[in-house]
Amino acid sequence: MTDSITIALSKGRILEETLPLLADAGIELIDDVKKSRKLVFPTTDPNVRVLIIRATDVPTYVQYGGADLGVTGKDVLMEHGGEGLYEPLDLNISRCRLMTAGPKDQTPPAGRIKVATKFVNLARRYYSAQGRQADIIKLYGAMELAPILGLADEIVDIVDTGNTLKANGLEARELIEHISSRLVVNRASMKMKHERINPIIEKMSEAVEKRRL
Ligand SMILES: Nc1ncnc2c1ncn2[C@@H]1O[C@H](COP(=O)(O)OP(=O)(O)OP(=O)(O)O)[C@@H](O)[C@H]1O
Ligand SMILES: O=P(O)(O)OC[C@H]1O[C@H](OP(=O)(O)OP(=O)(O)O)[C@H](O)[C@@H]1O
Repeated sequence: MTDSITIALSKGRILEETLPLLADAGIELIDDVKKSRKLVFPTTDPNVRVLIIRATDVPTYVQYGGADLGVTGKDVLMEHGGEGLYEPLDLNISRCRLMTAGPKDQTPPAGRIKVATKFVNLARRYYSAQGRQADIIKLYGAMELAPILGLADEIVDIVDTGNTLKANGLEARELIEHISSRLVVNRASMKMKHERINPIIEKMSEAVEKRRL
């Protein structure tokens, strides 16, 4: 019997860059994702289906076996903690940086600092590793507003061109991590379905290498 495989993909910017890599691995979505309200998609491989969900939900679906494989950002994986997941491949897509940032030309306070972010676990670990005391404030978006309105001294967020920070009177301070999207695999699936999963990892890895050249 052939094992069927479920792959959880992040909707939004990661999806557009992931689909060509999957296509190189012989897996193409049959429906047009942009026109459909469906969440589960059949593919050209009758034994592979694809879920299209929020980037932040991908590690959870893969951890609990709702999906065997997933693609999401390293930032999301760091926030999740990576429990129950293998991370065999850096896809080298959706590259950006995870940084601290604050009001331009202002130094952060010497003592306890207020930090607004959606990455609360990651931020807690980062400030604690630096020996700095931080009150972490959870936001779900528009982190850049928090220092402007006095909610926080600093934010932890994604930076790419730096335009969003600049447009809001902020500047990047410290680099926490270089970010790209990763392929993750459920630990049990990796053992039980390795004959199906290994070739997918290998072909996607070749597709990533081809694009590096
Ligand atoms: N400006 C950017 N440039 C490049 N990559 C980015 C940028 N912003 C985010 N990313 C990467 O893409 C991932 C998904 O970002 P996207 O904006 O599509 O979703 P989101 O709105 O952050 O996620 P969710 O829908 O779960 O809240 C991020 O986790 C990060 O790894
Ligand atoms: O340095 P830049 O090139 O300006 O990119 C950084 C911005 O990109 C992301 O937001 P996104 O555009 O994904 O919007 P979102 O926060 O609503 O997801 C991130 O949250 C920053 O706000």
